Amino acid sequence: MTRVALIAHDDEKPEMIDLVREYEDVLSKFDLVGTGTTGKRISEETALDIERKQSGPLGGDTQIGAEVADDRMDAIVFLRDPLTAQPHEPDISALLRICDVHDVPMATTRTSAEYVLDGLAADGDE
Ligand SMILES: O=C(CO)COP(=O)(O)O
Repeated sequence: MTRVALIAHDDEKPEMIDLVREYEDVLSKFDLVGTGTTGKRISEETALDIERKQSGPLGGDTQIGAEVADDRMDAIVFLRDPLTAQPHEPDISALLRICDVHDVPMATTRTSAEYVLDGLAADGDE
C-alpha cells in the first residue's frame, strides 16, 4: 500500500487541514503517517486514519526519515514554515537529505503537494 507522511509546521497546519480535506478520497486509499501534532489534528478534523509519530521537535521528522531510509515511504507532504526558525532544524534538513538520497518525492508547498498527490492517485489507477 502506498505510504505517505503528512507533516506541517504550526503556521502551515490550517493549510494542511484544507489540503487533506480536499484530497480526503485520495488519501483514504493510502497508509498515512504524520508527526504528532499534525497527525492529531488530521485525525480529529477529518475521517482519515493516520499513524502518529512523535511531535517534530521531539523526533518525529527523524522517525519518518528512518522509514525513508528503510524504503518504506512513497512520498512526503511537508508544509514547512519558511519564515520561522525551528529548534529541530537539523532534523528537518536530515529528512530532506534522506528523501533526496532515496528519491522519495517530498512536496513542501500546497501546489507541489497537489501535484504529488495527483501523481500518486494516477499511479494507483493504472
Ligand atoms: O515540527 C514539525 C515538523 O518539523 C511538525 O511537528 P508536529 O506535527 O508535531 O507539530
